Amino acid sequence: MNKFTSFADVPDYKVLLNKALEIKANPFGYQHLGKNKTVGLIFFNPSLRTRLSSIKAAYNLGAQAWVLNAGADSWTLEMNDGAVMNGSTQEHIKEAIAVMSQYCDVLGVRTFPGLKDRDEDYNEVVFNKILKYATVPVISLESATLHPLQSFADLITVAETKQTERVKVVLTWAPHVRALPQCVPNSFADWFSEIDWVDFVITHPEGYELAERFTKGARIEYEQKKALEGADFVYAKNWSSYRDYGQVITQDPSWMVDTQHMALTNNGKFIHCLPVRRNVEVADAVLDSPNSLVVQEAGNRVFSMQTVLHEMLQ
Ligand SMILES: NCCC[C@H](NC(=O)CCC(=O)O)C(=O)O
Ligand SMILES: NC(=O)OP(=O)(O)O
Repeated sequence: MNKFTSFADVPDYKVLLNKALEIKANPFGYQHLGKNKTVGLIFFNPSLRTRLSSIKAAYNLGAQAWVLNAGADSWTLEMNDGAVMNGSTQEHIKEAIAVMSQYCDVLGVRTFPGLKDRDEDYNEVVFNKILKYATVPVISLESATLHPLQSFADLITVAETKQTERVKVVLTWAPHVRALPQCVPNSFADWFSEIDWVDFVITHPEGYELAERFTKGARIEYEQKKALEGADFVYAKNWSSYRDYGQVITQDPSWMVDTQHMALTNNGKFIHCLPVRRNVEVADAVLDSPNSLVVQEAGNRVFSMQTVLHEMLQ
């Protein structure tokens, strides 16, 4: 793999998943791979899990890691080709990414969507420039449309927790106070619609339909309670509208996942990528119940990143 930006970059998810489970069981087994190697991490947006789990993943492989907060502590970057840089931008992305490629063997980049111009976001204009100018393999740490390391960690979590051969996994929209990207649900759909042992259902209010290129024909059920019936895993996440791009259409609190919602499931496990707005997206009683896997899931972010780094460094 010389890039990891979506499910399509994975040659065989079963092989990758088995490798992740093996690495989780023996996290320091490949320390030779990272010897004299450096992982560069660039963040244009905030992060807790992605930043720290990526550093930990590099260390587990015997590699070094550096982090640049491009939004805060480097020069202000110009993204447009042909720009006359007589304004506030100080360095072009072209040099910046080429130079940073000199300082690492793998580059991870986080660039959230603007949520204003759908074409710009869904054409991954910024991330594609990074892919173009990088001279080392690139890992998405969440782009404008996808968050593949999260979905891979979610897959590890479901795979290691499931009690039956087949499982029902429900992705439910949940309310929020802000307009959030569609990256996490897009990516979850991109991955989980491809897993042959998963019965995958998406539920959301009208107007929150995700891009079909990621849902890939997955079952959509507009009645949340009906969707949750018999679920083995409930994945809650807010997102803003793709149709009315970046808009908040409703904040209907009845969509908040609480114990009544979970009572409809098959003693379902609860998952969420975090950070989560308690008692807005999900009730305390669900997050604090033994069926909540959110911390285990965040722990698996180390192994999704470590497995991808393993593939790139070997
Ligand atoms: N990386 C995981 C999620 C990141 C982002 N969440 C947020 O921005 C939440 C911020 C807030 O709660 O105000 C998202 O939904 O894509
Ligand atoms: N889930 C996730 O990506 O968290 P951070 O935004 O804190 O990295």
